[in-house]
Amino acid sequence: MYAMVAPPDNDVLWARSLHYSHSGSPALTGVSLGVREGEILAVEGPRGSGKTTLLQCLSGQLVPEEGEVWFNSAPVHTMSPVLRERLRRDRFGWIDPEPRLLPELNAWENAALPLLLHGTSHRAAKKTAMEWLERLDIGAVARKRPAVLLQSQRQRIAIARALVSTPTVLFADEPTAPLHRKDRAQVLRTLTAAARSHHITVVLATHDAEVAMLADRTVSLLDGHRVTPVQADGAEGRAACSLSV
Ligand SMILES: Nc1ncnc2c1ncn2[C@@H]1O[C@H](COP(=O)(O)OP(=O)(O)OP(=O)(O)O)[C@@H](O)[C@H]1O
Repeated sequence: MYAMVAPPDNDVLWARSLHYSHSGSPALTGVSLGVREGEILAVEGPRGSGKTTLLQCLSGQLVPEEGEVWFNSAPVHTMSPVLRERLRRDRFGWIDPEPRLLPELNAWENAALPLLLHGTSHRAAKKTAMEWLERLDIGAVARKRPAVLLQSQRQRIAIARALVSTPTVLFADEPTAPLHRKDRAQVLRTLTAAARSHHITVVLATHDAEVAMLADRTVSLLDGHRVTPVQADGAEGRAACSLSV
C-alpha cells in the first residue's frame, strides 16, 4: 500500500493512478492529473477514450477501483456516499452533453433549482438565475418551459443551472454538443468568462480541438490513459513537428 499523501497546495483536484472498468471493460487505466485552482482544463480525446469516466471519478460520482482522488486536502475516494453527495452538491457543478431539465419547471426555475434546494429565498434565487439566463442570451424565454424551447436554449439553461451556485469546480462534459457551430464559441466564451470572473475551476471534456483551444491547458486521453497531445504547443511539440518534416 502507498502512504496517503495530500496533493500539492495549488491543486484543487488531484488524482493518482485511477483505474475504472465498466462491467469488466476498462475505461481508465492509470490516469494521474492535477487541476490547478482557477484554471480551465480541457480533457481531450476521441469517443470512448475515458473522458466522461474521468470526470465522474474526479467529481465523486464514481469511486475508482484503484487510485486516489483528492479535493483540496480531502480524500474523495475514501469518502462515504453521504459525504460525496454533499461535496457534489455544495462544491461541484456539472453540465451534461444533453440538458436534463425538469419539464414542469420553467427556464428560470430550472436554473434556480440548486439555490432553491439550498434554502436561498425565492426572490434572491430568481434574481441570480435571471442574471445568468441573460448572460447566456436566453433572458427572454425565462418563463417558458423546456418543451417549447430549442435544444440549444435548453442547454443554456443547464449551463446557467451549473453556474448559479458558483461551484468551486465546474465539470462540463461536452457542454456544447447540442449547439450549432456558431453558437458554440459564444456559449463557451460566456462559460469561460463567467468561470474566470468568479474564480471557478473548470474541467471540460471535449473531442473538439477548437473547444480545447479556449482552455488554459489540455490533457489528452487515449484508451483510458494519458498521452502527449499531437499538437503540443511546447518545445516537445515543436521538436516533434520539425522531426516529421
Ligand atoms: N455505463 C457504461 N457501461 C459500459 N461501458 C461503458 C459505460 N460508460 C462508458 N463505457 C465504456 O467505457 C469506455 C470509456 O467511456 P467514456 O464515456 O468514459 O469515454 P468518453 O471519452 O467520454 O467517450 P464519449 O465521447 O463517447 O463520451 C468506452 O469504451 C465506453 O464504451
